[in-house]
Amino acid sequence: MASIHTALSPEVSSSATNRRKTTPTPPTSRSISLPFTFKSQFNALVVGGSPLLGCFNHSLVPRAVATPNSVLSEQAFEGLPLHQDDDVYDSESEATNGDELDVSKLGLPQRLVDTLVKRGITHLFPIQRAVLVPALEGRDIIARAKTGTGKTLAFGIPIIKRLTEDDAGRSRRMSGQLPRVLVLAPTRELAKQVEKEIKDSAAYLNTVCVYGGVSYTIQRSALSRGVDVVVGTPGRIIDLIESNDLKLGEVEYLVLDEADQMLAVGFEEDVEEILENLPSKRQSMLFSATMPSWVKKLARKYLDNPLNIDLVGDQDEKLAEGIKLYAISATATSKRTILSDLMTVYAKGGKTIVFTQTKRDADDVSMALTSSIASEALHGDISQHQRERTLNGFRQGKFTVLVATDVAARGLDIPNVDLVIHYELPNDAETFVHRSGRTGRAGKEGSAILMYTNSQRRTVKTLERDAGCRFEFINPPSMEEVLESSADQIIATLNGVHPESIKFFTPTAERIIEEQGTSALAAAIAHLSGFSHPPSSRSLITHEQGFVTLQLIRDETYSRRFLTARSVTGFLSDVYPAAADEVGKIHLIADERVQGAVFDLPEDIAKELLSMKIPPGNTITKITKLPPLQDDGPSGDFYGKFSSRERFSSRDRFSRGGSKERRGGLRTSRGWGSGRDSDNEFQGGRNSWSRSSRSSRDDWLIGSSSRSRRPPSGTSEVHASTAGDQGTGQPTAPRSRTFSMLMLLFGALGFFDRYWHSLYDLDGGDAVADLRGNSTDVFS
Ligand SMILES: Nc1ncnc2c1ncn2[C@@H]1O[C@H](COP(=O)(O)OP(=O)(O)OP(=O)(O)O)[C@@H](O)[C@H]1O
Repeated sequence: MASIHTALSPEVSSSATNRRKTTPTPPTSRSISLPFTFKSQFNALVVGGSPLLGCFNHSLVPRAVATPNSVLSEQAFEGLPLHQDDDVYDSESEATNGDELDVSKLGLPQRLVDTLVKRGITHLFPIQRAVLVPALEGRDIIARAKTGTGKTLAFGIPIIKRLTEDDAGRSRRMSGQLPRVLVLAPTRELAKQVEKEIKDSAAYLNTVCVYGGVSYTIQRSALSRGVDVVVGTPGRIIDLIESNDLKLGEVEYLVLDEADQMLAVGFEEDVEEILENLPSKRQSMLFSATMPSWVKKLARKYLDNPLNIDLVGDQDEKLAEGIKLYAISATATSKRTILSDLMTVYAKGGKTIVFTQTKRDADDVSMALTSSIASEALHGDISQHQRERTLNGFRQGKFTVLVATDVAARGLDIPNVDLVIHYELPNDAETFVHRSGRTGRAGKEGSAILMYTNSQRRTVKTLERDAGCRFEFINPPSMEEVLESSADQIIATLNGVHPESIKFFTPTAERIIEEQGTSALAAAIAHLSGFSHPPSSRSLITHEQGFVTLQLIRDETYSRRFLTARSVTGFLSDVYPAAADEVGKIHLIADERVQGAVFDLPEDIAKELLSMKIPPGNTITKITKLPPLQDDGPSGDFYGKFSSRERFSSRDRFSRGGSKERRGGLRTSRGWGSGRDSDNEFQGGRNSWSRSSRSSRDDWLIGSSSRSRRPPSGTSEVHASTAGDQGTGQPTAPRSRTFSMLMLLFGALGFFDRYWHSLYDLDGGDAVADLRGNSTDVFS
């Protein structure tokens, strides 16, 4: 078997490219399906940079499988060992394999190797290894791998190798040199990240990142100084092409990163426009988590006999294996208090990303947390500069909780995120996988917790099926667990105190221990944990301190009337009027065989009530675990309603005019603070909930461009279809009339299309730029 070194030698590689450019393309496309788990891949490849493990050849080198739809391409693995027998462990081949993945043994340019090793990248990850040879052969590639598995360097390493070798012997670039590499990314953050990955690996190449939301001036002058690699979002790239600042006539390598996300955020036209501008003789690599028809079309039209490299394949499990999944049932009102306890117990002071559906929720949750935990919000209404500051601060650990809309779900590579919390259910399994994939990256471990209300139970099951995962269902952390975790965190902090400081305080410590013994230290830990006062009891419903949750069960033989919240209050006022006055949340038990309810009372009132004589046939008890409750919040969720297909088709109904709106449009208030707000939502019914939530969903389009050249699109057709088929329930008549009238009014003003886009998370900044009369810099 040829060594990879030979396979990757410059001569071989460049001749492959030349061949590709001059010879006719082979008649069939080929694909490789690599069915193996990522846990084993990472175990085998790199565990914190440790030497390769014994299971190496079980996992590292998957058996390539020919399926009816894919033809095994051994050519792509030229120079790489293909083991036919998974079960045979062979230490000799382990050594060989280890060498062949060792970045210093791949024939890569020394300076690239040096920077990779300095960054702790000593061995290739599977997707990198799978892409490397065909990429160096000049093949067009379509690739897919799980989150956090190193896709950026999968295209980065071969491209850097090429540019470096071609540059060797040449003097440094001249001013005005045109880019040879173009990387398209769907979001600004992702573009910046790709830029960073390339710069960190090859600082000697001139890499420029262009994206909207910031001034053109710096980007223009960077391009004019000469550039090797341009990374950018499609909107700004088109702007720069149109202003003649960016010329793509010398692009040899095109990378489409997160291609399916381009579609999801409405960049399809822009991407195609850019591809039309590229030289036809080029190498293209397309990375996509899914293959919606537009991406397939793109591949057919713009890629040349692409090789498919799919490291996910038909595996049910779409998540990287280091991610532990939990699900927790919470009422709409208890989510907030449970949230901080979950972070205390499951993140243990490490980094957490909390995902909300709406920008408003992201702000509210972040604000509410700030009193106890340093946290920041990240969503599309936040200026680009602030978003960058926020992400940098989070990366550097200046604060530990990032509350984000799905703007942060894709692609963001933040090291060492310990916990992801789905504060609201994701729209679809894909979003769930990407949100969760912000933890457990590069073979590390992490946890993801899904919060759901009782009415969303079925959706959780659907999600399990769609994402091919299993949740461990957990209860809200008990006070003991919270105290214990808080104490652990304090101890970890104490362990970091500088010895010099300790010396200074030692005499005092000795004196106090002498006087008070260990309780002195316990008091210090309690105080630092924020528990200077003993924790009071907590409601199981709202998790609010000072409340306890009681359960009332009525024996059917005494009364056949259905229990209602009103009858619970009536019962309480008969037994103990103070309890009726003070009762908090009341929820009916979901079990139809039981006539029962749970309700909150202040601790002292509950104590009184429990000591009273209760009318026969009724039982009141203090409970420690909630039974399943009747719907406590909005009955619906977004799951499935914004599946890719639906989103695409809804977008397809619109012309691609300048109807992008970045803002929430009409928004009914959706606070989560008080129970009252939540009740109102509930009483407002499914329709009002859906509408209010959608309207403030994050229609961010982080990489959008507000190109004013786009005329506003016509909307009349849209009015008819949207009004007709988008309500998830029937609004009450007056509400519906008011809503229709409002819509007519907005439609007449030309706003409706934008509103519609904002409702459905469609992209764009144009409309808002237009609305506000802002310059393109603000939203582009
Ligand atoms: N061979 C390697 N060894 C060690 N670390 C690596 C290696 N390759 C990449 N990494 C690191 O792994 C992390 C994840 O990489 P990257 O962001 O490219 O993943 P991804 O597959 O694009 O993820 P996503 O699908 O979420 O966008 C990065 O911090 C990157 O620097």
